[in-house]
Amino acid sequence: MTPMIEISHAEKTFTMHLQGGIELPVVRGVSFHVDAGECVVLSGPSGAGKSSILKMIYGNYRCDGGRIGIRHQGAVIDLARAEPRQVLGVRRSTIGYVSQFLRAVPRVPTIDVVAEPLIANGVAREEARECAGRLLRRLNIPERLWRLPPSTFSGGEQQRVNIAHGFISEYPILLLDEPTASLDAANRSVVVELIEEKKRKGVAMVAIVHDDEIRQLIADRIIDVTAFAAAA
Ligand SMILES: Nc1ncnc2c1ncn2[C@@H]1O[C@H](COP(=O)(O)OP(=O)(O)OP(=O)(O)O)[C@@H](O)[C@H]1O
Repeated sequence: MTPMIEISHAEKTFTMHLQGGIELPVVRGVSFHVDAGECVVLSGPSGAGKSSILKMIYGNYRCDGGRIGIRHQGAVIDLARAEPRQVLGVRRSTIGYVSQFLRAVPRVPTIDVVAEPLIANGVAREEARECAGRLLRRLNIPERLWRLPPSTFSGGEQQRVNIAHGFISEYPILLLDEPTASLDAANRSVVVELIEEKKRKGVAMVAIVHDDEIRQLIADRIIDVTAFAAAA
């Protein structure tokens, strides 16, 4: 079976143009794969390059070398060399990114913020809202808040709205950047359950999680990114 993600010898160096072109090599020789239904957790100390690798897989950071093979609509596309238009196509239907922070359009009610990815994929508004409501309920967002925009919500509430928004879609690949960072124990368990459900549906996931307990619960494999340290 072709992996959903297959990375080989990917590397990234940041060039600081405003600091006289100083080069900051971050990672080199990044090689791993992720199968359908598997969650791979990236570990390593702060600054080791975990977020950079996630952003390379999402096409935010362009690789300076190597290959990032993504299974997309029945074919494999190399995101390290893809055109911006192809990267957008992959984001539309194949890769979802759940970051720690909610970036919602101002004044849109929470229920619509969460329902939006389904509506964008052609699901009828009412059905999408029902699905959004089920997720918000599971994530313990009180129903009285659903009609309000999430901009004034607490950090943990916003993160849960963000998780609902990220998990509602049917993407075959999900990238999770600290999805449980500011959640209490009950809501962390809900996120663990949501990840388990995605695995059963064959979704391939790459996650960054600092909490050891959560990491042990969700990881099928742990990859220590210090192995990919790029010496200056
Ligand atoms: N856009 C950027 N421009 C310049 N340097 C960057 C950029 N993004 C990341 N870096 C540098 O790359 C290194 C790795 O950062 P990265 O955020 O990937 O680490 P991390 O392992 O995710 O850390 P943390 O656990 O603290 O989030 C750091 O030294 C950081 O300063």
